[in-house]
Amino acid sequence: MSYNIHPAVNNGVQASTDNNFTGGKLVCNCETDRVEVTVNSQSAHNHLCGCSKCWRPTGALFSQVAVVPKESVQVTANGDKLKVVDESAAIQRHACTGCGVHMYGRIENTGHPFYGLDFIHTERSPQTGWSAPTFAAFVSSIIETGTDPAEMSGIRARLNELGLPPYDALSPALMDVIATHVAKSKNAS
Ligand SMILES: N[C@@H](CCC(=O)N[C@@H](CSCO)C(=O)NCC(=O)O)C(=O)O
Ligand SMILES: [Zn+2]
Ligand SMILES: [Zn+2]
Repeated sequence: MSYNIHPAVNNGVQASTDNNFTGGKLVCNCETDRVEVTVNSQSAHNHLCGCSKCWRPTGALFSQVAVVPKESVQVTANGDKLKVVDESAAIQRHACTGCGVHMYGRIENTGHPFYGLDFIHTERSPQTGWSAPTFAAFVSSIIETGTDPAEMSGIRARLNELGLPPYDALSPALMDVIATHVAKSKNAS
C-alpha cells in the first residue's frame, strides 16, 4: 500500500535546509486576494504532525509544521480574511476564511512552554531553503481522524523509510524542552 504521508515528502523529503536562509513569504490557496504572511527568520523543528488540529493538504495523512519566533511573523496582504479556528486551543491557528489554509498559529499563553514561537507550514512558501522536516509527531493521532488502526504499522514503516522517525507525542528533544519548562515552573512557585 502506498500512503499519502504529505506531498512534500511522498517522493522523499524534498526540502533541503539552507543554513543561510533568512525567511520568506507564505501564501494561502485562494485564486485571488491571497493572504500573504512574511516571515523574517529560518524555521526550526520542522516536522510532520498527525494531530487533528494542524492544517494539512487535502488527502494527506499528516500536516507539515515548523516554528519561528513570533516577532518574525507579519501579515502583509489580505489579513482581513484571517480568523482564529479555535479560540480555546493552546495554538491559535489563524486560517484563511476563503480556502481554509492555516497561515500561522500563535500561542497567547505566556506560561506555555512554546510561548514566543509561531507555528507555520513551510510548504505554503514559494521560497526554498526552509529547514527540512526531521521527524513525525502525534502519529497515533491520525486514528482519531479516520485512519484504520490496522494501517499504522505500514505508516510507521514508511515514515522510518523516509528518515522521519515516528513519535506518538513530540520528538524526545522537544519533550525534554517541555519537561524542563515544567520543572523550572515548579521550582519557581
Ligand atoms: N490527539 C490530539 C493531539 C493534539 C495535540 O496535542 N497536538 C499538539 C501538537 S500540534 C503541532 O505539533 C499540540 O501542541 N496541540 C496544541 C493545540 O493544538 O492547540 C489530537 O489529535 O487532536
Ligand atoms: Zn485563502
Ligand atoms: Zn499538530
